[in-house]
Amino acid sequence: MPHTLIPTATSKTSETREAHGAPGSRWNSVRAVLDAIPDPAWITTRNGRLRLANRAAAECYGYQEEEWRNLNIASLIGCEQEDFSAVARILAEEGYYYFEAEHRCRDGRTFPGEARLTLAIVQRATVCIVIAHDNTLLHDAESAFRKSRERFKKVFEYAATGMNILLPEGYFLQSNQAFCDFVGYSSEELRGMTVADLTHPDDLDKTARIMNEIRDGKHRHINIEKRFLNKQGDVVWGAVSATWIYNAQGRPDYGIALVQDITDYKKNREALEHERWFLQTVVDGVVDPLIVVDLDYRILMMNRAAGKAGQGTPRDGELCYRYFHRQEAPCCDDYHPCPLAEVKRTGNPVTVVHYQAAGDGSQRIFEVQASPYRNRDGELCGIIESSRDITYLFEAEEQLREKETRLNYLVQHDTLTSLPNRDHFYTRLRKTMQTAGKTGNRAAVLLLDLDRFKNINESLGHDLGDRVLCRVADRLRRCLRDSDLVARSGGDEFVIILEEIQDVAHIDIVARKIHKALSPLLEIDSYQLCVTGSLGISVYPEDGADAEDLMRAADTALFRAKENGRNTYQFYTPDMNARSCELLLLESSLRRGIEQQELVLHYQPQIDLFTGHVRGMEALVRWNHPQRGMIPPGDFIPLAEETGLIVPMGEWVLREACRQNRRWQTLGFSPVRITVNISARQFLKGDLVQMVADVLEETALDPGFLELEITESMVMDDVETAIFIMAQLAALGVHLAIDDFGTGYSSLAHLKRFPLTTLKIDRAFVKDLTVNGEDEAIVRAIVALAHSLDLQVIAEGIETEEQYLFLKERGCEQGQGFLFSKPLPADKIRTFLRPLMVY
Ligand SMILES: Nc1nc2c(ncn2[C@@H]2O[C@@H]3COP(=O)(O)O[C@H]4[C@@H](O)[C@H](n5cnc6c(=O)[nH]c(N)nc65)O[C@@H]4COP(=O)(O)O[C@H]3[C@H]2O)c(=O)[nH]1
Repeated sequence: MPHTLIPTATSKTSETREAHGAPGSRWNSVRAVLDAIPDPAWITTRNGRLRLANRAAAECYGYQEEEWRNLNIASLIGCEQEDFSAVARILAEEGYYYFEAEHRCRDGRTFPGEARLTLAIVQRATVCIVIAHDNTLLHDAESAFRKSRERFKKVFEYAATGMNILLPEGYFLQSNQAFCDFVGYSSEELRGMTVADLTHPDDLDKTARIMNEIRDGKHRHINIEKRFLNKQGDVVWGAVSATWIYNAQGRPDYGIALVQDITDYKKNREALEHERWFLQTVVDGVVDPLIVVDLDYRILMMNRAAGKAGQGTPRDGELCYRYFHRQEAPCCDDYHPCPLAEVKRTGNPVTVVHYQAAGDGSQRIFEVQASPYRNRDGELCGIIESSRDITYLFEAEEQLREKETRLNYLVQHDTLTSLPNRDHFYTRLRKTMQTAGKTGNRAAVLLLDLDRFKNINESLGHDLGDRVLCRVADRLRRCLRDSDLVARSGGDEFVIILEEIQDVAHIDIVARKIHKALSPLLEIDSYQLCVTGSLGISVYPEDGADAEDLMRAADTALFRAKENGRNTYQFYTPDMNARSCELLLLESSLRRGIEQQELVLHYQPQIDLFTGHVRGMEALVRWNHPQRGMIPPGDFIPLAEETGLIVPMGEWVLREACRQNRRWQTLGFSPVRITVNISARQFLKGDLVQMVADVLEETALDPGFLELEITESMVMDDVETAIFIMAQLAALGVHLAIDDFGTGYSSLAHLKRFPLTTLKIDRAFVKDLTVNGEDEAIVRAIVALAHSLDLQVIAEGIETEEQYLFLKERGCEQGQGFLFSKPLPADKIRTFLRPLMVY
């Protein structure tokens, strides 16, 4: 680029002189200097007319060399001509002027520029040196800076987050509106305050420590959540994020602290935490383990009990099967059905049972209940699962089952013999009959009653009686097949069911087998006992359509078997039924008769055959039946014996007879002995002696005026027991007579041991006494025997004079019979008590 030299014009004015003072050769050195200046530079006259321009000016403003000379500097540097006059004046006074304006180029382009104008004397001429500078870059930078500042200011000012500039000592240098709003102080007020002034007392220590550490250069950045106290004294929470700017010495210069108002967030979080705490407390309060599991088996929540049941502290996202069962896969077998899978399958709450081995090796059983856990849209997200150890329930159930089984056994079995009991028997009998009904086969019921078992019980004691029953039960069990049922139906009664009988002869065989099994002597303690039994047999379907009918038939047959002389068996036949009915009716009516006091006593005098005096009265019971009239004892005594009614009835007879005798005595009649019949059942009943003693005491009758009649067979059945009882009765002072003597088989040896006073000759011998030589011989023998044993003899059934005389002649001291009197009611028999009759 060639040097630009402005051609000068010669002028006579001072200015022209000055300008003229810059001829080409003289100015060459000046021009060289100007060109060395990187900025545009000119030499002008004091009025601004251009004389010399450097290369930079030509490049910057775009003028050609010849164009400069017509230009005034004012038009280039943005200074109007008139203004430049003012500039020229200042220049003249000051010698220097600085000027910034819009510079204009030849092509009309403008740019911000500056111009430094300096008056100088060059080549003895006063000139103005103008150096311009393009400030475009500076202007741009300044403008950018200004804008950025502006923006920052706005950001600072309008930011929703609180912003502060802090000094390391904690003073607020500058705070934005958001922070002012947060703490309630104006930025002016804050300027004199420190961080500590705004900090909640509980957070003061922590804040002070952090500020110290910042000052010590330990933290450039901090992020904390803390409580502030606002101007109103309320607690507000702020999340503080501060960055510290360090100075050249490496010390914190100032800090920029952003404070986010998290009061609401904190409150929400606190509420949420409280809610969570509440929820956790509630679930922890559940004693059973409770967990929430998502669809991937991850545990979302659990209570304390579940924590105890699992393996230590669960990790985040812990899998339920791993935590609770130490498995690597979800539960799936019958011992561990998967509740989640079940809920997924059914979509409903489910209950499954888990079997688990406990630490001690025992097996525990858990009931697991799982409900679907759904989101707000109702989609399944997992399950809520609770489990309960129900081992104890199973154990209790097991125990209950065992108890029930035991109870069922007890309910169905006889405690003494362990044989099935009556209820069990009936249940089985009904089943048997049903089966027999279907198959067309027969079934049989065998009712076994032990003969005279009562004697054993009452004479040898109940303990021994029980042992006999057990041994009999054993024998029966052993002699019967497993398919047959043998039960104890009560007392000394056993009952046997035979099933599926194709041939009735088979029943016969079994009945014999039973008798055979019972026949060997039973050895118990020192006793050898002969136990026999009578069997009544009924057959299905012939003898009864239902169990009760069949039993009734067997019972009837048993009765007949006993009547037939015991130790035998009897099949039921239909004709037995009529008699059974009759007996049944009689029994209930007799029972009622005893209650209604329909029994009466008649008395028959017993006469001293030698003196004719009444020596005694025999009390004979009658039943004054409201419809049937006076019923003789022969028609109801056997039934009373069989049903046991004889016991209360006999007691009544004894009491009434004693009372009557005592009444006669108190009425002044000469005392006589009263004879009362004692039945076999009464005799063997354990309390006979006590009962007699009580009645005597009650009626105040002297025992010497009471005679008890027992039959020959009663004492001969069990001699030892009889002697024992008789001895006790005799000890009371009561007389004892053997009734119907001669009909049984009394041995002399036994008779000698009985504490008797009287033998009574049976009516049957008296009847034909005078015509039958055999009877005569018997009577004679009885009288002789009695006398040899020092016993009195009385003959009954004396109807004729011949009989009376005959007996008297044969030495029989006493007698009774129709010849003297029939049995009469008490009021009528009194006549016998007055004058003594002599024949
Ligand atoms: N043909 C005839 N009979 C005569 C004559 N003299 C008396 N008799 C009857 O002979 C029976 C005598 O009583 P028993 O041999 O002890 O025989 C009694 C006795 O074994 C029993 N009995 C009566 N009352 C009672 C009682 O209170 N308790 C008990 N256990 N048995 C009684 O009933 C049986 C029958 O009693 P009864 O019918 O009262 O019959 C009485 C009586 O009426 C006579 O000259 N000719």
